[in-house]
Amino acid sequence: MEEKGKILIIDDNEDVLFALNLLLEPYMEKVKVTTQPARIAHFMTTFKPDVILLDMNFRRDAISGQEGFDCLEQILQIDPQAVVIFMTAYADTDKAVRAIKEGATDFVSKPWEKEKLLATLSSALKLSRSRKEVGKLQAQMLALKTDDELSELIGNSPAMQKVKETIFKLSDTDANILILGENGTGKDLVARMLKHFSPRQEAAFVTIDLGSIPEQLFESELFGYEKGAFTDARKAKPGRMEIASGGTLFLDEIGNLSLPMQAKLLTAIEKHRILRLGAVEPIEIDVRLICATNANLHQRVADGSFRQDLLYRINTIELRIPPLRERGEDILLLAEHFLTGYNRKYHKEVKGLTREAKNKLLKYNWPGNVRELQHTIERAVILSDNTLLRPADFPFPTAGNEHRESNDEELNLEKLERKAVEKAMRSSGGNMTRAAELLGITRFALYRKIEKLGL
Ligand SMILES: Nc1ncnc2c1ncn2[C@@H]1O[C@H](COP(=O)(O)OP(=O)(O)OP(=O)(O)O)[C@@H](O)[C@H]1O
Repeated sequence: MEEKGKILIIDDNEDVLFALNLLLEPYMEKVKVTTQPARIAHFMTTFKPDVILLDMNFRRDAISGQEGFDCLEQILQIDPQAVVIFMTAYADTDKAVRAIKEGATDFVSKPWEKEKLLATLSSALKLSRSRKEVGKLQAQMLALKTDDELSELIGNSPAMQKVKETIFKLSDTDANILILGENGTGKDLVARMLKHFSPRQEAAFVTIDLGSIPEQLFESELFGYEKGAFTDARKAKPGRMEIASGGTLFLDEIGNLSLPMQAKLLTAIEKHRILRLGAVEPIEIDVRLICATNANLHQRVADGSFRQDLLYRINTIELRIPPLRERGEDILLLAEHFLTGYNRKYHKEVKGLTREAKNKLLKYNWPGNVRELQHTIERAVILSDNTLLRPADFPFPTAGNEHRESNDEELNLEKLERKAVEKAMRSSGGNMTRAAELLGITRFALYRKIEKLGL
C-alpha cells in the first residue's frame, strides 16, 4: 500500500476492533481503536487521525444507523475536512447514499474483503493528504493576500475544492492554462491566483481584456507598434506580450479574437517571437499564457470560428469554474464575505441575513454569478437600515416568475434581442457594465449590439 497514515477505528464490537487492528497495523503508520463515541473529541484533537473508520450501528441489533450518523456529525463539527469511511453489517444503498451526502467519504460493508478495504483506505488516505494540502494552500493564500491585495477565493463546495486543488497542483508549472466559466464566476481572480502561486510569481502579470477593447486595436495592444506604423503612432509602443515577457500574460475573453488575429497569436506562441506593427525585426518573448473565456471554444472549433491548433496551444490545462448556481452553500459563504467587506467600507453594522433572505439567495439562479452577488450585497448593505438583510433587500425575480413564459410567444430573434437589451438597460438604470452582466455578454459586445439595433 503506497499511502500510510493514522487510522482511528470506532466500533462497539471489540472483536471487530481487534481483527481490524491486526489487519491494518502492518500497513499503517498508526492505528487507534475505541468503542466509545464519547471519546471521539479526545482522539480527534490528540491523535489527529488521517482517516476514520466508523461503525454505523452501535447497539446490538440496531439497524437505523442513527448513532453512526450522530458520530459523523460530531467528527465533522470538529474537523470539516475529516475523511470518514462508514462501516456496516447491513449493506444498504440508501444509508450509503445518506452517509455520503452527510459528509462521509466512502462506505465499506462488514464482513470486509481485505484487498477491497485496503484499496478504500489507500484512496481515503490520498484524499486526506490532498485536503490537508489544500488547507495549507488556503492558509498560504490568506497569508499572502495582503502583499498584492489578492482576494481570497471563497468556496467550500466540491466544485470549488476541485478548482483550489488544481490551482495547488499547478503551482510549480509553467503550463498554459485556459480558464472556462460564465461571466462573473471568478476567472480573473483565479488567473491572479495561478500567477501568484507560479514560478513566475515575482515577474510581470499583464492582462488584456479582449472583450473591452475594439477589435481593430487587438493587434497593436498585443504586439505593439513602431513610430509611424499608422497615422497616430507618434512614438513606438511595446505591446502587452512584450511587456509580459518573463512573466504571465492573461488574455481575458480570448473567444473574441478574430481568425486572422488567432493566426498571429498562434505564430507568436509557437515561435516565441512577436513583430511590432510596422517593425522589421522580430522580438524574442517568453510568456506564460493564461486565457479565459465564457465561450464554448470546443464548439467554436467545431463551427470553424476558433482555430483548433490555437486551442491546443492555450489549453494545456483547462480549468472550469462552475456557475454560482451550482455551488450551493457557497452562495451564503460569499454573501457573508462580501457583507463583512461592505460593512467595513460603508461603516455599517449589518449582522447577517434572515433565514428567508438566505433562502431567496439560494433560490435565485445568478446569471451574473459572483459579481452579481457582490453587487447585490453591496446595494443591500448601503440601503438597509436593519441589523439583518431581508428578502426585500434583494429585489430580483424569484424562481417561478423568472422562467415564466409569455403566452404570446415571440420568436423573431432580432425583436427578442432588442427586448432583452432594452430590458437589461432599464433594469440596470443605464449602467452598461451591469446591463452586459445581466445579458451574459461583455460590455464591448453590448456596445456592438446597441449599435446594430440602433438603440
Ligand atoms: N470565489 C470567490 N471568492 C471571492 N470573491 C470572488 C470569487 N469569485 C469571484 N469573486 C469576485 O467576484 C468579482 C467577479 O469576479 P471575476 O472578475 O474574477 O470574474 P470573471 O469570471 O473574470 O468575470 P468576466 O467573465 O466578466 O471577466 C470580483 O470582484 C471577484 O473578486
